Amino acid sequence: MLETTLAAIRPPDAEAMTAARDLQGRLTKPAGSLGALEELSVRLAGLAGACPPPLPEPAAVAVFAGDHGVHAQRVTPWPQEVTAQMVANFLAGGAVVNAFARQAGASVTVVDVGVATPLPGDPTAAADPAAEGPSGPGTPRLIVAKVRAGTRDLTVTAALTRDEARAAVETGITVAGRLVDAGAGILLTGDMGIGNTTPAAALIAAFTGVDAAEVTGRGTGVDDETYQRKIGVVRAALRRHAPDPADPLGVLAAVGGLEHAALAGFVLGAAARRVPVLLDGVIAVSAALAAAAFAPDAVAAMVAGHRSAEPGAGVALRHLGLDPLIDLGLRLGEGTGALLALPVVTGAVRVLHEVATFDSAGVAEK
Ligand SMILES: O=C(O)c1ccc[n+]([C@@H]2O[C@H](COP(=O)([O-])O)[C@@H](O)[C@H]2O)c1
Ligand SMILES: Cc1cc2nc[nH]c2cc1C
Repeated sequence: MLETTLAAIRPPDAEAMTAARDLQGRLTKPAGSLGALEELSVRLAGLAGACPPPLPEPAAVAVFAGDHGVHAQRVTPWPQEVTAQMVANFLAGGAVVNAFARQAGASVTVVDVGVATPLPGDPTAAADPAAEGPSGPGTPRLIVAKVRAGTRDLTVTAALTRDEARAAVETGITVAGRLVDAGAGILLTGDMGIGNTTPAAALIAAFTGVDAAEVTGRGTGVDDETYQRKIGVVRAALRRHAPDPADPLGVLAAVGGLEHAALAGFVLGAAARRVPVLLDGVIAVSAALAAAAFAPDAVAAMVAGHRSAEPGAGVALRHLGLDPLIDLGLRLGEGTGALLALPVVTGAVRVLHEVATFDSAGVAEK
């Protein structure tokens, strides 16, 4: 399934992009006055192969959750159980992602690809793995697709086998396909995983070649001693596994995480269906680097929602050639930054649908 998805990813439609650029020049506003929104509208026209492209509605956020063997190296101050507890919080509608999703009118789908501890109250009993598509904005849905109960410690051995990494990537592709089949016009990435900024930093270093110290951040907020240890852990993992950036499945297996691999698949699934995917923070952009290594044309489907405060996020976005829409110092994850950026994306497209041209409105040109 990964191979057929990669084969379906094609370059953007140049004709639709030219039409969008031309239309932008005829709308009743000074040329260029909508700044980055203009080029964004052109990119989305190219992705859809239509001018104007469809409004990116309804929006669906998928929060991929997993745990990390590297937690044993004390790279985060939070207990591992918080991953499962936050999944329960997402399902109860009590997390920031839920508040922002309700505001944006987006559905929330939580995907357990590798949570290590049982979910409190066993919501899996209520989960319907056969359920199709997103729920409404108010009622999050759980998909249980646990590849394994957390990764292995990447300082000791590969985090995942290639088969496990592939299974997680294919879960992400499947979830993207289901959400698009159910009508989603844009997909948003979300993640939850105590310790997951450590594999995110390792992935970014592996794919960009930038030094561990420049891509490793403080995650949920670690003290100086933990931060130095975390840089050492990322550096040791890269030295031990020497991941080859031309082999994205191998990189994800060696130093990634189950949610990172699933997110890479989610991005590929969106690109194959020619639906935009709005990237959240550092975990999402580390996964996006893997997606781009699988299929360089997948970048055409990516919109960078925001620049996470994690230093690796800026490094990854530069490597992808993406400018983030907002930069608010966010470092929460869950999909929160992507949700805040959603109205900007919708606005960029709405302009092409609704704004009059100089000709039609009888407004004189300069
Ligand atoms: O999205 C981001 O850029 C981001 C930056 C820092 C932390 N996080 C979230 O915090 C958790 C990982 O932090 P840590 O310190 O445990 O590695 C995980 O659940 C992420 O969703 C997310
Ligand atoms: C409370 C909490 C909420 C989160 N949401 C995403 N990552 C998180 C990490 C913690 C610790």
